[in-house]
Amino acid sequence: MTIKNVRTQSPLVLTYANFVTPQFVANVVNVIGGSPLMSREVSEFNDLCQIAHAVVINIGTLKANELSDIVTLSKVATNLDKPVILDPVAVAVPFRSKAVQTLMREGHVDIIRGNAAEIAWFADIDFDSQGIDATGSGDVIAIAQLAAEKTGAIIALSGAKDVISDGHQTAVIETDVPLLSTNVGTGDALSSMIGAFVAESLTMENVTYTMATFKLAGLKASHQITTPGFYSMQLLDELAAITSEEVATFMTESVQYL
Ligand SMILES: Nc1ncnc2c1ncn2[C@@H]1O[C@H](COP(=O)(O)OP(=O)(O)OP(=O)(O)O)[C@@H](O)[C@H]1O
Ligand SMILES: Cc1ncsc1CCO
Ligand SMILES: [Mg+2]
Repeated sequence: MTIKNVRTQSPLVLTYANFVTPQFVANVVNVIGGSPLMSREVSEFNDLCQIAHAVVINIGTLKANELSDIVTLSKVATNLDKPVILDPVAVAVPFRSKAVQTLMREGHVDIIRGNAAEIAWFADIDFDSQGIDATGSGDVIAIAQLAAEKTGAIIALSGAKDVISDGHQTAVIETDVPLLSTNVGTGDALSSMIGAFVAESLTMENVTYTMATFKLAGLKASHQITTPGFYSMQLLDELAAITSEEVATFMTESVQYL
């Protein structure tokens, strides 16, 4: 849905967050017009999924004894017809690889948002990474398309080039804003922001719209601030101020459909 609709409907995004970035993630969902809520308590997942409009699972700081909780969360959400977004932080590291394999096998995921190295893992393509960061290079369009085919999920690959694919349709946003990668948690925030925009309907268009909105806010912030600290604040302010009209114009100019 458009940013105007997010602001009027204020969808509740339930995030199973990591313990590094939840404050920034909650603020991004909040300033864009959604309603953030974080929980890691399995006994309340049923109640929370009833009131949530989308569920985001971030494995950034997952522990082994929490794996069954995220599987449960994905199943409860799916049974209630709520979209599930996975942020597969550093998924190439073995404990995380196994956790995500279990989640995909025993639970359900509709959208996967990750950087190029994380998405390459789903495509079974080698791509250099260092922990949470993608450090290599490769054909990100082919990686996103293959990951979508292999997982059946909508893929949102982020980076200098954002690629969104459901395996049939692919959209590319090529707008370089290096400052966007200077703050830890922009990716986590983007994943939860996707939740707000797919609350009404789970479509590739809505995922593309979110990626474009975040990128445009990041671009506008980079015109105001050039250092990482204040940049993250400016990004929140740009997200709070951005209009449907600006996003529509940016999408016409900057989103390529393959
Ligand atoms: N070089 C870049 N140029 C333009 N935009 C970028 C660049 N790198 C990242 N981005 C943007 O930053 C946002 C976060 O994507 P990124 O790929 O950095 O996520 P991430 O690696 O999961 O981040 P984190 O784990 O720190 O939260 C996206 O909107 C993406 O488009
Ligand atoms: C730095 C870091 N470590 C685990 S999660 C996280 C935040 C980026 O996702
Ligand atoms: Mg990340």
